[in-house]
Amino acid sequence: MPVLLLLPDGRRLPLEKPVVSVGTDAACDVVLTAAGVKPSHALLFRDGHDWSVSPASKGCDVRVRGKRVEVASLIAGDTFSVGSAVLTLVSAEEPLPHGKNLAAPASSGRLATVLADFAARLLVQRPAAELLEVAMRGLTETAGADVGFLVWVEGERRQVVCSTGPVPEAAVVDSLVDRVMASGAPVWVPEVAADAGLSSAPSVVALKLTSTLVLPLRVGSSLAAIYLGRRVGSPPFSSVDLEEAMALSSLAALLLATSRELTELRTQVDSLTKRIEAATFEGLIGESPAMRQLYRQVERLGPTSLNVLIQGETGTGKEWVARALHRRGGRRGRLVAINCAALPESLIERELFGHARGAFSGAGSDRAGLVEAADGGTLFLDEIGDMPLSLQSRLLRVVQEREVTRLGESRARKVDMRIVSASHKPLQAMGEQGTFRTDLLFRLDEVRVEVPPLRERGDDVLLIAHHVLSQEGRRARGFTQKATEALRGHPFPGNVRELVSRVRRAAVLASGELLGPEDLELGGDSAPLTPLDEARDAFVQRYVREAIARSGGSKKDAAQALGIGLRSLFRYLGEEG
Ligand SMILES: Nc1ncnc2c1ncn2[C@@H]1O[C@H](COP(=O)(O)OP(=O)(O)OP(=O)(O)O)[C@@H](O)[C@H]1O
Repeated sequence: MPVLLLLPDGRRLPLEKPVVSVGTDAACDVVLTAAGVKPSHALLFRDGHDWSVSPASKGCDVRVRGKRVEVASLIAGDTFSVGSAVLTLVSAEEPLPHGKNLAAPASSGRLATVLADFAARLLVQRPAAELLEVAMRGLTETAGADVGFLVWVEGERRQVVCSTGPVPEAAVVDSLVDRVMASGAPVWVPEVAADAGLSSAPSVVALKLTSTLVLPLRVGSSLAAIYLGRRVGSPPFSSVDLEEAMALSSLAALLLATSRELTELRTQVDSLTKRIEAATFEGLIGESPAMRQLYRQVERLGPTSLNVLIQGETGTGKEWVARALHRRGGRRGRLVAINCAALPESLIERELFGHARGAFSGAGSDRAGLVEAADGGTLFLDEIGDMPLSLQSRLLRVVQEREVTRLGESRARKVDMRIVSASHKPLQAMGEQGTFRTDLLFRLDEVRVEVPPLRERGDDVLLIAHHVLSQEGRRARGFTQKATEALRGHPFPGNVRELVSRVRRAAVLASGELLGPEDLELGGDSAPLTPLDEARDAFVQRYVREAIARSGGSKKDAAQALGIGLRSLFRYLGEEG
């Protein structure tokens, strides 16, 4: 395809030789005097039907689409820079403009001002439709066009999405638009009258045009055409107009692509927000079968007075389950919680059972303990597995007799409460080993609730991650595809607590709108490779856990679905059968 080279001073040079040299030296084919241009700076060469550009020697700065290149192919419409000079390759299929009608050459200062103004106008607009409207108006004004419209193409369908005035149907199905859509390159017709074929083009006739510029606008994988036209009384479009309009349409395309990404992100966030709403139960988030089963259990057990033992790995949300049980219980009293692992033995005793004045040094007054405070409500004993044996017998009395005696008193006080306890420790085994009282366990464990580890909850990890991110209210509002995959694949030994802190930390430290795996400190290419055996075991374990989750928590059904025995399933899980 014959092409022309547009120079910053408005000159248009046909590229006729197979190799064209560019530089400040008078011996070059294209002599350029601009900052940063060397005597022999760049070479343009024909490769079959295509053109490529490369630096003439090492150290010569040649950029295409802003990126420094060693060699890059060009198509009509491409802009590239040689030092500080910006050049454009355009199709020479259109008739050459008549020099007398050319507008004044563009100065880089004017282009910079136009670009800055245009960008400023676009940046305040967010929704894509408004952005297009503003882009079209800005382009039409800047190019001094009498007519401006944008044709959006989707398959066979063409639609004028914004225009500066009425656009007849004939203009939309026009051959000029066809040409831009087919080549992706701009079409510049300085003087319509000079081309018999074009002067009868439907758009030219319908809009009474004397000069046209039709530019491609790429947004993602979509291509649209920007149609600019001038009528009698206006000068023909010049190469400078073409150069400026191309720069503006590239900028508009970039902003549109960003706006589109943001819209997609917003849609993703909206749909996740709806999913999160539907998947929230008493502050717990999750829609996996394992969590749904847990919700049903809490709903059923809440209104009863049975003592509940909550078991689950650390950070799975046992405390939240206890609170949910209390709220669903409708008891008049409050939930009183004590963490048995956080306090030394003497303090737990005082805290739980209260004391009389003078019971120990520093006991200046009578004080009710947490057991009394929970009267009429729920007593939540977190980390019950860490309660010292000596206190377990005192607790047994409370649980069994429903009465409490303050330290330093002999009078027992009646209490009425429900006891919910939680532990990540194997209380049954501890009972057998004598480190936990089996009679107490028997009383506390009237009914058991198992909170599943996060790795058995499928996509709940994504819902919780999004929820935490939205609560942080920072710039980051979503996750990249890679981050989503990393979240899905991570085993989360610290469960929901680990997930929450990873997302919070990333939200505070990251600067973009989307968090990547590196922000979450998950995997990444720099992570060392795991030995094959370990990787295989981890995969098998994850797969088995997923099968259990998909079987609604039933290990038996999961074993059946996987075609293995129950004993093998336990072995793969690393548990005793
Ligand atoms: N399903 C859930 N949805 C949203 N957040 C959750 C969920 N489960 C737990 N969390 C959050 O995870 C964190 C840990 O929860 P929690 O303290 O209840 O875990 P735990 O099992 O009691 O831990 P530990 O055994 O260490 O005491 C909390 O910040 C809680 O808000």
